[in-house]
Amino acid sequence: MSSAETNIAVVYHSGYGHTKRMAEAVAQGSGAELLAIDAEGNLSDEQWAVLDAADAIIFGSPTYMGGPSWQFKKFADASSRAWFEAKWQDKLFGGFTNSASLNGDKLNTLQYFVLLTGQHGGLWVSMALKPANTKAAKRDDVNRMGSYLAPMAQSDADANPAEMSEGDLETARLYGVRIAQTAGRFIRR
Ligand SMILES: Cc1cc2nc3c(=O)[nH]c(=O)nc-3n(C[C@H](O)[C@H](O)[C@H](O)COP(=O)(O)O)c2cc1C
Repeated sequence: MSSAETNIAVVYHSGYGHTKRMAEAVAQGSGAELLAIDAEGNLSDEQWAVLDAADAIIFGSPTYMGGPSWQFKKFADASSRAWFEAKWQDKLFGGFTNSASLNGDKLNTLQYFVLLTGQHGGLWVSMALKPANTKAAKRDDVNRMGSYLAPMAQSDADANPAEMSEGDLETARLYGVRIAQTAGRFIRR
């Protein structure tokens, strides 16, 4: 439960803890409940119920081989149960991803999240943060990855989660704030 007015859920998979840090930053900004997809690609019945009751759902996955992890895709396929009954229609949606390379085909993962949103009849929330792309830009700047759809993080392949860019994590936190603010404007009880 994010606040008295809106329920926001972050549902994510993270194989090695980097995407988990992004999920925590998004939750910090949005007040969302964190739902971790397990190593087998599963959620509990209680976690599915949280998603069904949410006003906004935020998807998170590392980019593996140019797309979401198989665990996230298993979750997405299982969301067909909600699709059959249009349970997620008209909810707000967002997402985020993390990978080792600067590009690393992260955009494909975010675009998959947008498609999944469309399949459920949901409304995607973009990022609305200007890119840090001048000569003065630094690793810890907000939106150094220059994404518009949603947050991207870049974590060096030999770095542990504690070494992630603070700018990437702040980008994720600010996106969480935006989703909470958007939910406050769009969700009417
Ligand atoms: C199976 C696999 C595939 C990967 N594919 C990509 C990729 O396509 N692009 C990329 O930049 N990094 C790729 N990586 C690196 C991960 O995205 C990176 O290590 C990321 O920080 C892992 O996030 P996690 O700790 O949340 O699992 C891959 C890693 C694995 C294990």
